[in-house]
Amino acid sequence: MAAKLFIVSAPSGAGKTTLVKELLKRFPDLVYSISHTTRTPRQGEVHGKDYFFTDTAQFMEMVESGQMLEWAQVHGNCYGTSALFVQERLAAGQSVLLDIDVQGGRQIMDFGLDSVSIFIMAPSLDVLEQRLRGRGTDAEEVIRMRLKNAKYEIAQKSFYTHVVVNDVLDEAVAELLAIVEQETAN
Ligand SMILES: Nc1ncnc2c1ncn2[C@@H]1O[C@H](COP(=O)(O)OP(=O)(O)OP(=O)(O)O)[C@@H](O)[C@H]1O
Ligand SMILES: Nc1nc2c(ncn2[C@@H]2O[C@H](COP(=O)(O)O)[C@@H](O)[C@H]2O)c(=O)[nH]1
Repeated sequence: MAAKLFIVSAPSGAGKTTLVKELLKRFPDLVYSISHTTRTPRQGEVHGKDYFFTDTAQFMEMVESGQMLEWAQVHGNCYGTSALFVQERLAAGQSVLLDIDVQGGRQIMDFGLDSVSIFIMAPSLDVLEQRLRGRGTDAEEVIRMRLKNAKYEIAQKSFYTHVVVNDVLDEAVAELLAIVEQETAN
């Protein structure tokens, strides 16, 4: 099996986290890269499992000392991927999944790193809004900012190798799994 670096991006609320969790259950050999973020934890989020929650000074120290493979400011907070974590897993022959925004995705593509990129879409902007509101985790101004940013993010989808529309959850999971199985098979 070939070790691959997967980039999964989506506008906020498209269902990327939900899909990735289901994918990891079905393809446990895939290693999820836990990002660092300056965002405050949502209810139920666990440090070291969902994210490494950090303050801005610690985050910028990691950036300035070259520890981030990529990083970006997203919806008003900083998010970044540990270079060491990704390099060690790939060197050990494991495939790694990065759940990152389009700016980080473009950085990795622009470095020329070999990767498979997947963009997740909601069926429409109305459904995206319903999902963000239905999740009930974000304040009104946060939802508005995420919906505003969604238009720019969706405009970046042509840079991605695969586009998956997350309408019926089971079908989208199956599509994602098929991509990962096919890409790691050779
Ligand atoms: N196919 C689907 N049909 C209906 N609801 C869905 C579907 N996929 C996800 N959801 C719901 O939509 C909401 C947003 O999903 P999720 O949190 O996975 O989005 P996300 O893309 O990871 O967002 P963010 O980037 O903000 O973390 C959740 O309440 C989730 O349960
Ligand atoms: N460029 C990066 N983007 C990241 C990283 N980890 C997560 N993200 C993206 O941020 C937004 C918002 O996430 P949320 O958990 O606050 O809803 C989403 O698009 C994530 O994919 C990262 O390391 N680098």
